[in-house]
This record gives sequence, C-alpha cells and structure tokens, in this order.
Amino acid sequence: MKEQQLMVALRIRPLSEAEAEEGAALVTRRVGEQKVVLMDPSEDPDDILRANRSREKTFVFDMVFDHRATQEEVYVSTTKSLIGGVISGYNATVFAYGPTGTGKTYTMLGTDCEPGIYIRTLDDLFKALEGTTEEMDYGVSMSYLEIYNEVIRDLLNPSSGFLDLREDPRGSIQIAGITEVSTTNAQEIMQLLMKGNKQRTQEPTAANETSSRSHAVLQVTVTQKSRRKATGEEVRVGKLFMVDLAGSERAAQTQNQGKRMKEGAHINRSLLALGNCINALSEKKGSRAQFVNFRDSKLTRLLKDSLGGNSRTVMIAHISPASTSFEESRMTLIYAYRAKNIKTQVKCNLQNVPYPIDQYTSIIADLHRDIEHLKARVENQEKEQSAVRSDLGNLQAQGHQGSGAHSGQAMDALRAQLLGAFREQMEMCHSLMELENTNIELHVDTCRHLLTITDWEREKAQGAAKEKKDESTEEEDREGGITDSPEPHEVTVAREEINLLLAEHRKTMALKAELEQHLANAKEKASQMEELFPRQITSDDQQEVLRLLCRAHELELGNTDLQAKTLYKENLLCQKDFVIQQLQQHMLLCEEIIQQQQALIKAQNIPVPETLARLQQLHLSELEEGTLNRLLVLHSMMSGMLRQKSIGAAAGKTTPRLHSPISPDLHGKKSSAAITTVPLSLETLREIAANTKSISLVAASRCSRAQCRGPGSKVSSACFPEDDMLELKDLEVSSTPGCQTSTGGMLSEPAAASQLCSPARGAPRSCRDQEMSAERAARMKRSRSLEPNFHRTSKDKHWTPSRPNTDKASECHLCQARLFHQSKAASSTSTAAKVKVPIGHRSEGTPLEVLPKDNGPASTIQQNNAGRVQGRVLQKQVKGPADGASSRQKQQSVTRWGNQLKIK
Ligand SMILES: Nc1ncnc2c1ncn2[C@@H]1O[C@H](COP(=O)(O)OP(=O)(O)OP(=O)(O)O)[C@@H](O)[C@H]1O
Repeated sequence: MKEQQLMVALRIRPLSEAEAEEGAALVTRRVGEQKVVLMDPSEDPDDILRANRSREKTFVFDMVFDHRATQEEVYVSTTKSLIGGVISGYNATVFAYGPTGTGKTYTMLGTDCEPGIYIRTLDDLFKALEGTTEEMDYGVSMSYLEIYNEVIRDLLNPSSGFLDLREDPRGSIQIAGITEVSTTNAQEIMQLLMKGNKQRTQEPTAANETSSRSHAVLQVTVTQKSRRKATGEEVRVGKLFMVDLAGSERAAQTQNQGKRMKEGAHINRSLLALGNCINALSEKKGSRAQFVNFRDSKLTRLLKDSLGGNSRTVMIAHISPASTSFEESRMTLIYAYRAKNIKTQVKCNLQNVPYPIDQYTSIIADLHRDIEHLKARVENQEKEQSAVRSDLGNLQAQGHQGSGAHSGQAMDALRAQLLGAFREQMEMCHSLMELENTNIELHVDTCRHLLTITDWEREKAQGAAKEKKDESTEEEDREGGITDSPEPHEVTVAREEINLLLAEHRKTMALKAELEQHLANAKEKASQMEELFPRQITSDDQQEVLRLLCRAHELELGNTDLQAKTLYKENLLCQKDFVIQQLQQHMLLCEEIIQQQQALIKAQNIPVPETLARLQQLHLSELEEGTLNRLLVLHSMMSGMLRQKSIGAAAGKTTPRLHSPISPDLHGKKSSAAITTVPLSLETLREIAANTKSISLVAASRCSRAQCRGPGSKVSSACFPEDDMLELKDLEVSSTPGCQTSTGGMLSEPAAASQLCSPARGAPRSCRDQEMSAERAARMKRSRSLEPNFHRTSKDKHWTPSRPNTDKASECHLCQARLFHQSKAASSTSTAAKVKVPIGHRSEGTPLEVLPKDNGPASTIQQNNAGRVQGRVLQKQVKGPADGASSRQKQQSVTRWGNQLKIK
C-alpha cells in the first residue's frame, strides 16, 4: 500500500467577453509553473493603514495553467500519467472543481475541435491496451451518470429512472442498475458521451449560458487478465473516475431564484459536504483530526475512495481571472490549497488471488442446491396461489348472485376488513425485512472496517518485529526504542465508522422490536376476525370465499418466507467472500513464514524429518499443479453464477425479493422458524471498537465462537445484541450426540434441530459438518498445526483454515439467529394471546370494528393480497436491474412504519 498525496492543479480560464464588457480587471497572475498570485481588487494601494499588509496572496499548486494553456497541455500534465496505473489495476480519479462558468466542462468534455480529458484519456487508454494485448486479455467498460438534486440518473440510459448507490462487500461504491458499455473504440465512446451529455441537466444562469446543474461522473473500468496460465488466474481491476462537478456558486452571484435556487441548494449541499470532507481529510494528520463524513451527500459517498481511500486522485480547480469573481476565486483557491494535504492509500485491486478454498466450494455447492430447492418451492407455491385465486374469483361471482343484499354487504365489509388487516401485516413483514436488510448492510460495512483495522494491526506488528530485529543489529540507531508509527487516517476512519454503524444498528433493532410487537398484535386481531366468520356470514359459499382469502394470505406469507430464505443464502455467500479475503491474507503470511523457515533450514543445514519433507513435497506439488487456482476459479464462477441467477430471477419474476425472512405465525400456528443474520456479536464488535488496540476480525470471530461453544451449552447471550439477550436468557439448549457442534448447541428435539439448522434439507448442515469434521479428523493423522487457526489435512493437501473457524462460525450464528427468532415468535405468540382488545386495522375506507371474541370454531387466517406484493422488487441488486424506485418505496414503507409507530 503506497501513500499518495492528492495532486491539485489550477486552471484559470480566459477573461470572457461579458467580463471584458463589464470592464472587469484581471486579478490573477501565474508565476512559474506552480504559483498563482491573487490580488484583492477592493483594497486601495494608497491605504497607509494597510500598507504593511500585502493585497496579494500567493498559492502554490502542483501545476498552474492560465488562459494560454491548451487542452493537450492540461491533459498531459494532470491525467495522462494515471493511465498506466489504471491498466495495472489501480484506481484513479480526476475531478474538475470550481465556480460556475469557469471551464470545468470545457476541461473535462471539451468541444469537437478541442476535446477534453474524457476523450484524450480514453484514446490513450485504448492505444496503451493495443500495445500490450499479446500478454494480457483486457476488458474495458464505461458508465456515465449524473447526480442532480441528490438523485442519480444514468446518462447512457436516462429512461431507467433514479438509481441507487450501494456499497459492495469489498467497500467499493456501486450504482445499482447502471448501464455499462463495453467498447474498445474511442470514437464510439465520444459519441456516447456527447449523447449522454445532452441528457445532462443544463440551464442558463446569469454566470453561464450553458451551466451544468449536476455533477457528471464518467467511470471507466479496465479488467486485465494474464494469458499465460502459469501466472495464475489473477485478475486486476483498475477504475478511473472522471468527474465534472456542478458549479460551486452563490445564489446572489448567479441571481438564482425558484427552481435554480433549489438546485443551487442541492449543489451547494453536496459541494459543502465535499468541502467538509476536504477540510476534515486535510487535517487528518494534523493536531485537529476530525471525523470525515462521506455519508452526507451522494457525491461524497461516490468520491469516498477518490478522496480518502484507494485512488490516485487529481483535482483540477478552476477559476475566472476577473475581478468580478474575486470572492469565488479566493474561496476556490483556499479549498484547493487545503486539498493538497489530502493523502490517499493506493493499492492494486487484485481479484481471484489463488487461495485454498475447497471448503468454500462445498459450502457454495450446498447453498446452490438450497437456493434451487427453495426456488422450486416458491414456484409451487405461486402455482397453488394462482389456483386459489381463480377459485376465489368463481366463488365470489357465485356469492354475489346467490345471496341476499344484506348478507352481501356484511360479506363485503368483512372481506374489506380482512384484506386491510392482511395488507397491513404484509406491509409490516416487508418493513421488517427491509430493516433486517439494513442490519445486514450495516454488518457488512462493519466487517469491512474491521478488515481495514486488522490489516493495519498486522502491518504494524510486522513493522514492530522488523524494527526490533534492526535494533539488535544496529543499536546505535535505536536510542529511543520502538516508535509507534502514526495510525493511517483510513484506520481512524474505520474505527469511527464502526461506532456510527453500531449506533445505527441499535436504532434499527429498536424499530424492529416495535414493529414485531405491532405485527403480533395485528395477527391476533386477524385471528379474532376469522373466528367471527360463522356468526356473521351464513352462506357456505361466502365462508368458503373468506377461507380462501385467508389461505391465499397464508400462502403469500409462506412465499415471502421462502424467498427470504433464498436471499439469506445469497447473503451468506456474500459474507463468505469476506472470510475468504481475510483467510487469503493469512495464507500469504503463512506462505512467507514457510519460505523463511525453509531458507533457515537450508542455511543452517538442519536435517529435515521425513514427515516434514513429505509435507513440503506435497506443498510444492500443490503449487505446481495449480489446484488452488482451479478451486478459486470454481469458487468465483459458482458464486458469480449464483449471483447472476439471482439477478436474473429478480429481473424476470415479479415476486418480491427479500433479504431476510420473517416467520409468519398465523393464528397460533407455528410456521417455519424465521432466520435472520447476526453474524458477529454486536457486543463483541462494540468491545472491539472500544478496544482499539487489539482489534482483529479473527479475534472477533474467535471470541464469538468461544462464547457459543460447549456441549450442553445454553445459547450464549453474548452472541446477540443486548436488546435480544432478555429473549434468550431462558432458552435452554442441550446437545444431541452426533449433532453437537463446536459452534453452538442444538435443540434437544431432533425435529427442532433440523428446523433450526437446515430448514431446506433433511440433515442439519451443522450436523453434517460435524460428521465431516470427525471423518476428516480421523484422516488427519499426519496433520500438523502451524498455528491455532490452521491445520493441514492429508486430503486437502494444503494448509487450510479449520472448518469450524469459518463456516461453522456462520452456521453458529445462523442457528442462534433462528433459535432467537423462534423463541421470539413463541414469545410474541404468547404476548398476542394476552391481548384482550385488538388494535384497529387500517382498511380502505372501512374502519375496523372491534369485534367481540366468541367461541366459534377456529379456522385458518388467510388472505389474497398477492397482487399487492407482486411487482415489488424488494432486494436492491448491485449491478442488477434498475430498482431505485422500488428501493425508495421500501425506504418509504420502513419510514412510514417508523412514523406510524411513533404516532401510535
Ligand atoms: N480554457 C478555456 N478556453 C476557452 N474557453 C473556455 C475555457 N474555459 C471555459 N471556456 C468557455 O467558458 C464557458 C463556460 O465554460 P463551462 O461551461 O465549461 O463552465 P463550467 O465550469 O462547466 O460551468 P457550470 O459549472 O455552470 O457548468 C464555455 O463557453 C466554455 O467554452
């Protein structure tokens, strides 16, 4: 990882005709290649009182261009050098900053005769790639978007609506549903850009006839893969962002009113957020280190890596030379000058680095099977549902003909009430899932930050060890002992972000608890309504209609549950990537240790025991055979396919896609156990965040394993957020021989264990894992421990992390989460049973009466609200179909529920 200072260049455009007509004086002067002098036009040179104070301010930048600079010069001095890095897998960003009308678009896009940075960069990029394609396979894709009034639009496909901005598990920002064009022709790209630019929101302001009112971002991704098999299947991905920001303007200067004023407010909001980030980042190393809030605007979230992360970044600040723009120029120069202090950490983006992952391939295969199985069940349920719906239509038609007016009215009222109640329940279910989804996102974010901190801790530890070694050999240089190197700002940011994320998690959990309570009440209400059928509705047909309604509702809930389970599996896959990343780093460390030890053995001529020699031989042949590479490719292919399939399914089907399931527990009937994700103990994370010195993901997961371990154990409350501890404390779990795992106990009843551990298949995966581990352990006679987390199996032929450390930890959480939800479902059922007066449901136009409970025969609560649910895409897919609108609906639905809860 290399530290890079942000490069800041300044471009001063020529005096415009309008400025010249106004008689504006020149207030800027370029001195040499790197200096600019700004003169304050308001100061009187004859003012004796201020005679000692200079009316000139000098600013130094990496490059200063004045009106004589050509587009080629600006490009060559700022951007050209980034191309090589992007091809080798590094990220880079160029952004144009400055007040309106100072030439940002001119610099970035340019004109037909004087093309700007976009086209020159792409031209050179393709030329460079052509020269190297003998050795490498390259892929180039680009996307072009604008952020206008805090919403993101695809400039290559404006009809796709507003897009969502997401962070992927590796922490890079993604735009869901954005069009990515693959091409190798710069001319084609120029046409696309011109076309896209026409879609950009552009309006005349007093300062600029063709003012761009939005921030435009052109992203080019270069993927590089070696053609020589011997070098492995390593893929390097370099991303280049080219950003034309909207003008940093003041309303007074641009005389903006109405819509322009509102736009200005949004533009200023994101630019203000950008300014704040620049301020905070530039002071990161200084005494006034501040928190950098990238989340304040879409723009700063998008530029997060460019400013504070993994990117070589160039800022081209723009100013006008006119005295009339003095104030804007001064502010821009101050900001740009500050930005020079920003440092980014640059590292090559490698994907698919060879790593022994056989255990993951089997898990992934399992997940694949589960997903297929669940999908098949979803399809069956859908078929059943449509059959029920058509029956229902027929019966309703008959009911209307055959029954009297009075009974028809009662029937309609009851039906409306039922539908209202079911709809409310479904909305609550979806809101709960959305909250759970948010929790997962928060968790993924937290893990990512933990990884950053772990990386740093490891680097620090290695550095300290090295220093100690040096110290012993060069004592004279080490008077002060080992000095603590300063913590990189990304690590400090990670620590701060973890705290924020934990706070957000607590809020989400509180809202979720309220919603769950509300849902339990709603279910109780619906069950009371069902008991009234026989009294209020006399006709058999009508009763049948209502029963079918309830059945449809039940199916709908079941359907939702299944889809949620599917998505949960997908999420689990995603989390495996994290673990792989972590293990991969550990693997590299181990490799280094092995090499050094081998060198030592050789140098000292130490006799090697036969067993060790055999293992070394095995290790070498493993490397030569490239088995690990193949496994890795298999892993990436399978997980890629799975994700692709999911995306395809989401695009093709109109059924909802949910990240996390809810357990519908209707009318006292136990439904399948709900699953949620609590992959790391939030308590543990909180401790880790607080205890900043010894933070490590491995430590965190070990901790949570340790807390969950032990035969006949109680489910440890330490594995759950504190809000959930009360729910769990009385839940006794006993071990089942053969099913006991090192990561958590099973319910004593086999059926319950199966339900908890593997809802989709017969044998609980934890049990299977246990058997496999035992089998493996028996075969591991020659295995030898390198360090506590790693072992070598004769079957695996390579160093590999012990299974319980990874997948079992996840399984442990999975089991516990299910357990928790089941206990919660049980407790909510009992709570619901105590409710005497049901809360009124919302139904369209028909306020629900409080219905007396009688002792009529119980039947099943059902609902047909499938139509409502269909067409809602509930999971936001990165790089999937555009789903921005639906995710906003989701947000609204969650917020709405949040608000309703508050009101209630
Ligand atoms: N270096 C330059 N040489 C010649 N003309 C320039 C130069 N810089 C800007 N211009 C001209 O000034 C005008 C305004 O430039 P441009 O639209 O690029 O400004 P901007 O900073 O992008 O404004 P906004 O933020 O309002 O979109 C254009 O007509 C452009 O051609």
